[in-house]
Amino acid sequence: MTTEVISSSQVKDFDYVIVGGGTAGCVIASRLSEYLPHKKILMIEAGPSDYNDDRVLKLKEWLSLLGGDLDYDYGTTEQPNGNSHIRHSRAKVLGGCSSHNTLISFRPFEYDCQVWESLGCKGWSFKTMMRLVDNLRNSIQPVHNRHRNQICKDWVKSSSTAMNIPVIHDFNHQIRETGSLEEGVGFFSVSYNPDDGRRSSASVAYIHPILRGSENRPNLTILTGAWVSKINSSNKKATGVDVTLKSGAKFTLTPKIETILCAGAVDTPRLMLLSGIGPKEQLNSLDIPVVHDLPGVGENLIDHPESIIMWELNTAVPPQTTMDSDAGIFLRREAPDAATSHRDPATNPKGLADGKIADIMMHCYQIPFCLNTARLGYDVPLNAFCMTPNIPRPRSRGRIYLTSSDASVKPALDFRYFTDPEGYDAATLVTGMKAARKIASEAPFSNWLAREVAPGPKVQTDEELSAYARSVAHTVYHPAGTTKMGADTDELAVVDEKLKVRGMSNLRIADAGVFPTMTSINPMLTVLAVGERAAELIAMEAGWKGNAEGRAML
Ligand SMILES: Cc1cc2nc3c(=O)[nH]c(=O)nc-3n(C[C@H](O)[C@H](O)[C@H](O)COP(=O)(O)OP(=O)(O)OC[C@H]3O[C@@H](n4cnc5c(N)ncnc54)[C@H](O)[C@@H]3O)c2cc1C
Repeated sequence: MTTEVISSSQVKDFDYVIVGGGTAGCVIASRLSEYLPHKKILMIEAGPSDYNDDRVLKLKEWLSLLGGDLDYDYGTTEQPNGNSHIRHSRAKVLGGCSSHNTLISFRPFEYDCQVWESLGCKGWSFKTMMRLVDNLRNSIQPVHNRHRNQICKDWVKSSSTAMNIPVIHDFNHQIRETGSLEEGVGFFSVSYNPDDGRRSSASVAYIHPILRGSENRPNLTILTGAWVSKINSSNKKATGVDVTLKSGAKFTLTPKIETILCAGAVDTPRLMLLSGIGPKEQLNSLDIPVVHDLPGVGENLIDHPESIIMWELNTAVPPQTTMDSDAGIFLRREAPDAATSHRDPATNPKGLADGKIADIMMHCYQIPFCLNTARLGYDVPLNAFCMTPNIPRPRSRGRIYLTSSDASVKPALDFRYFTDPEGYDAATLVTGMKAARKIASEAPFSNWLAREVAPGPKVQTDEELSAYARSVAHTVYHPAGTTKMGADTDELAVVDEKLKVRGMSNLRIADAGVFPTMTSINPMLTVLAVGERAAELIAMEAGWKGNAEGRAML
């Protein structure tokens, strides 16, 4: 069972305290309590439990969660080159964003792992990542036949013909076998139960078996509705956290071994900054006492920005679907190995070769996804189909920072979308928009379309397409990188390759914030793998020797 109460007699009871019962947090809580049955683990989640909560568990209802009471709903600062109106959903519920998202599931590319290793993340090889993903407990498979509707099937067929690319029947199989995806189109793999359409989120896969009693973990306590407001420390050693329960009661918890921050790429740096761990200039300017000057906290904010092109349909969309975005396409814009001539200390210091791996991705949406187009005056058709080109390896980087020492004030999220000097990010969207139009002119998909609604046929030149694409730009909801992992020599690295906060003891981070660079694909499986690896690293330090499957062969 989860609980909303603890008593003062428990404050020194736990060996490990996990802050945030989200995507990575649930994996760590489940695995640590399995690997270390004699250690006591506490996971603290700000939101409620998702157990038996169909609002959350029914995957198809994901859109209704955005902006609701289970969403932190962060804004963005003014984006001079992009869209300043983007809302960033972040889930406040057990399972975190995996209880909120579309559960599209991709293994990371080998190239992504090579870049991470080249940035000093020793031990994060493709081989290790594949082993970790192989061990995930989520139920992941390509969209089931019964959820494939005719418009999506026709879209896949027309994409293949128009772009002269293969149909891929299992994206993850291809990544596992070849290390990446080049050009191709197909139905996504999704973490869900095709029989009832319910999520296979981090909480469903890792925590629900414990909650329903099919796995016994007397050493795990899950505290929900509880907000962690401060990381305490003494002489650069983290001593625990301050927490406020749903009842308003406040406690200071002091774990015997360590604190693991899993509050996500926005809330982990927010909590660190409020606790005096971060760039000293920012802390001084807000009169927050500096506990540890760590310049990288909140820096390196990365995301997958996307744009949208929308058509009105001449008939209703057939009802079969997992969550209204069932298929996608991968394309290559740049010449083979173009990355070798783009040596960038932050994204590819060694100029590693990227071969012909995809550098444009598009989701399709079988609904009018018109949050941003409607604001600009485009109409909202009843029956619509959208393609949303995004940038797999974006070059613009932003930052998260506090504007007040008042903990209730949300941090500023400045993504600096489309600010990379070469204009790589904007150019990627333009190529994606043109590809989308090419696909739309190809039968059988073209037979479904009545007219292009946004941007509409008048928008034609690259300049016009770029201006439109950036003005309606949205997010694929993948913020990451704000407490990045990296080498000793990188002064912006916040954690080392064992996920330990630099210059402090007894404090680790395991969530999307540790990504040094963005994965080329949707990040959830990589975040789950970060959780698996964190659990192994922590348990091995406590004497765990791994298990029969060689899970901990590091
Ligand atoms: C709408 C949406 C759609 C997405 N779709 C996909 C997709 O289809 N495929 C994909 O790969 N990725 C997708 N993503 C991204 C993916 O879900 C995230 O990258 C990933 O889940 C992040 O995991 P995390 O562990 O870093 O953080 P989270 O899962 O966000 O976990 C953080 C947890 O910490 C808790 N918390 C925060 N602060 C505190 C505090 N101070 N005290 C206590 N608890 C706290 C939060 O309530 C939350 O539960 C999507 C995201 C969203 C929002």
